[in-house]
Amino acid sequence: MKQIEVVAAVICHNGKFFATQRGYGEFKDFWEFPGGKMEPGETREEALKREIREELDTEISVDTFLTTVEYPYPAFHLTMHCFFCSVRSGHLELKEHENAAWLRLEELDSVDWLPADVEVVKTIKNH
Ligand SMILES: Nc1nc2c([nH]c(=O)n2[C@H]2C[C@H](O)[C@@H](COP(=O)(O)OP(=O)(O)OP(=O)(O)O)O2)c(=O)[nH]1
Repeated sequence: MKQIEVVAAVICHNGKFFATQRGYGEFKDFWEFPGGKMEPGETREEALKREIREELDTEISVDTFLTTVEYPYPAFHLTMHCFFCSVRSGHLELKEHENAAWLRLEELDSVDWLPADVEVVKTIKNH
């Protein structure tokens, strides 16, 4: 089974969490935390900063580790490392996603998350 290792940013500000909606591909229209696949030789933090720069034209600080989720999709096994992050500079411009929202804790269940993210959302709520 193919394995992929992904990093994801749970960007927080004033009690809200930044969620993005996929604009293309197999999981189009599902919501996720921005991020992507790690490249060889990168640390998790480097990969996350690079992905957020590419996807949102924004510099983040990677603040604390939240959780690692393991999820068996039919076509691959996902390992996803999630971190609480904050914006250092930039305006979270959507370069690849079709939509985004700042969600309060009690609004986190209002969007259709990718299957692996349901576990991440539970962890945020219990944090
Ligand atoms: N970024 C991100 N990916 C997620 C989340 N939940 C989840 O199941 N995934 C899955 C969807 C994708 O199969 C994979 C991430 O790949 P990606 O397509 O975002 O990564 P990438 O930008 O490096 O890839 P690519 O399109 O250049 O191939 O992880 C999530 O919250 N954030």
